[in-house]
Amino acid sequence: MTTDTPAATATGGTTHAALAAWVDEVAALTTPDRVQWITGSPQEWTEVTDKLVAAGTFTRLNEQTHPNSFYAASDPTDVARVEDRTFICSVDEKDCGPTNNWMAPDEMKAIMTDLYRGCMTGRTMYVIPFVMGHLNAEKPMFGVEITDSEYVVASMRVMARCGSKVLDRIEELGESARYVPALHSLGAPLQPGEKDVAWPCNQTKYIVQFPEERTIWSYGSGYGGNALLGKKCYSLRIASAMARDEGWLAEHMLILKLISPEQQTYYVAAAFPSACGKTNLAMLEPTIPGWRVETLGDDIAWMRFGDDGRLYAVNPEFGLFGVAPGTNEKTNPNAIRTLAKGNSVYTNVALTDDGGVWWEGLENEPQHATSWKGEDWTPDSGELSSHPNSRYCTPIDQCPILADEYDDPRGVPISAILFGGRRKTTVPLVTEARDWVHGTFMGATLSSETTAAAVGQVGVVRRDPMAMLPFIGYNAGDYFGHWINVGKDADASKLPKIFYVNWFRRDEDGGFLWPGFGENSRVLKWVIERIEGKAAAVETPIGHVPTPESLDIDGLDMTPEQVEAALRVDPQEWRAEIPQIEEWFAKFGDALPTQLQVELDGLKARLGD
Ligand SMILES: Nc1nc2c(ncn2[C@@H]2O[C@H](COP(=O)(O)OP(=O)(O)OP(=O)(O)O)[C@@H](O)[C@H]2O)c(=O)[nH]1
Ligand SMILES: O=C([O-])CC(=O)C(=O)O
Ligand SMILES: [Mn+2]
Repeated sequence: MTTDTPAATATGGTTHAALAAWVDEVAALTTPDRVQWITGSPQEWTEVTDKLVAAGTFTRLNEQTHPNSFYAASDPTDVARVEDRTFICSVDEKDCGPTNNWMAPDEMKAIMTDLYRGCMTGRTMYVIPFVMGHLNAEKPMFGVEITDSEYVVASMRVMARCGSKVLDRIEELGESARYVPALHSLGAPLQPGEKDVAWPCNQTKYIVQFPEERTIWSYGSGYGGNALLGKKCYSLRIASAMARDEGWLAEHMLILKLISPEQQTYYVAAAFPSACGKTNLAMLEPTIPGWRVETLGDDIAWMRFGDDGRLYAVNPEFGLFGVAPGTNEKTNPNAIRTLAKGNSVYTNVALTDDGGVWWEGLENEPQHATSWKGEDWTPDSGELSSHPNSRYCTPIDQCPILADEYDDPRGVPISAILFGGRRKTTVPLVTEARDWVHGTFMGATLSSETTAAAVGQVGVVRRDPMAMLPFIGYNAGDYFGHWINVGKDADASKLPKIFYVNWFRRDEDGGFLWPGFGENSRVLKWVIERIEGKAAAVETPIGHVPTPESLDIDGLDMTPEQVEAALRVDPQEWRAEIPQIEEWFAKFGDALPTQLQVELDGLKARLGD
């Protein structure tokens, strides 16, 4: 529905009074030229993508090779999440905790209200009703994103269930519908006669969560987690605060289904930091005979206890927003097959001369292409053709190995949780936690080298608890306490077993010790055999690691010495971790659960001096 004046939106857009009032209030503040409610119709997709093509934001790709797919290049300053511009504006600073940026809600609102004033002048304001998770969930998790970006509209339509069906349900439920208002603006008003740029944005950026109000305000960026507000802002930062209050978990985890040669089915969730392998593991093609993987989710898992006492996970998203570089027929054939069906948006990869896309690591390197910066690129350019955080955005239901249970609002019962990071040294291929509290300790002390998924230095080791450092919407010490409580209140025999993995350990020459990708199925097999009590393990100071014989290395191109090096627990290296963990824990003061201090003391004692 399109209305010409902001004042007409309430009656024109929705019968839901509170929602209409909010939309009107935002329109009055931001003064767009027009307001449009997103319906989710196919015609609307055509209109929005045509508009993006006309504006130069999108380039339509070759219809034969990339049907209904588009290329976009962002402003070079707007390429990733901006963690230093991301705020948790809790009422009380202590509820934000030491790992997030904080500002008092009133102060932040005053600053941002000034920025929002008139910020949509010359643009269309879109109202996107969406639901994270299933529309027919017991308590649907609605959101409404207001945005002045067509790129965001197109991407949200891929990434979340959006449009009239959702709005109808919100209206049916009336005032009892819970929705997260999520306001987004590029911060790039257009004065009359002013020509637009291909990627409007603002050098001033704010990505703000108000956890008590369950509200999101974002300004200045058009990219990824900064702008697609159903993803990180809602499904992790706001949802983690909801989960704390309601006794569930909102986590940065993939969900996969593993089927053994005996046709036993297991569901596994895994938390790795951004650009550390979730999408790849979620779509894995096992190299070991007889095992199969199906995909349920590649980035976010919401986990709640079922009536049977088991922890059930759903993927709240509807699309995949995957890292392009490194994706190819060998590393992730299922991603390539998903993309081959079209209906995708590629951002900051290279555009080939035949209207296709290319990125570092993809097969068939072109002799010439246009780089993400819009420059001529050849294999000898000495520059990357694609930004390291370039992404594809594609519907999850195109994934050829999508599990049927993906569409089940009850989710799937999780047998194992993996935590993992990117560590060149120290952390072995796989370690099993002794119990839930020890697993929580592993998660709370998880470390990883930073990647291009966030603006800032790459390759620096930092603690990234549960791969949630940039996504915990409250005090991380309290978040650890919440994890402990989840385990304490549960039947221990029904809880998922927790493991710590590292695909990224290096040898002396700097090469990866472990081949990764499809070969990670060998680790999944060991995990399942541990759950079934079939596989052997050695007890080490940090937990249980596989005996060399218990890991299936049949047909693997590795020497026994290399396998041993991948599995090694070096007390010297671990002793060097201790001061870093102590420094990390010291940040939390009283908020650190005593159980984690006890775990750390135990680890120190086992490592000796
Ligand atoms: N060496 C090695 N690299 C891997 C492995 N799995 C993934 N990668 C690479 O790591 C990068 C990121 O992988 P993804 O699977 O997209 O990471 P992600 O965790 O889904 O990232 P986000 O979408 O940012 O949350 C890609 O360049 C992959 O090729 C692995 O097992 N071994
Ligand atoms: O949110 C984004 O921009 C992409 C993503 O999945 C992550 O960084 O974990
Ligand atoms: Mn992610």
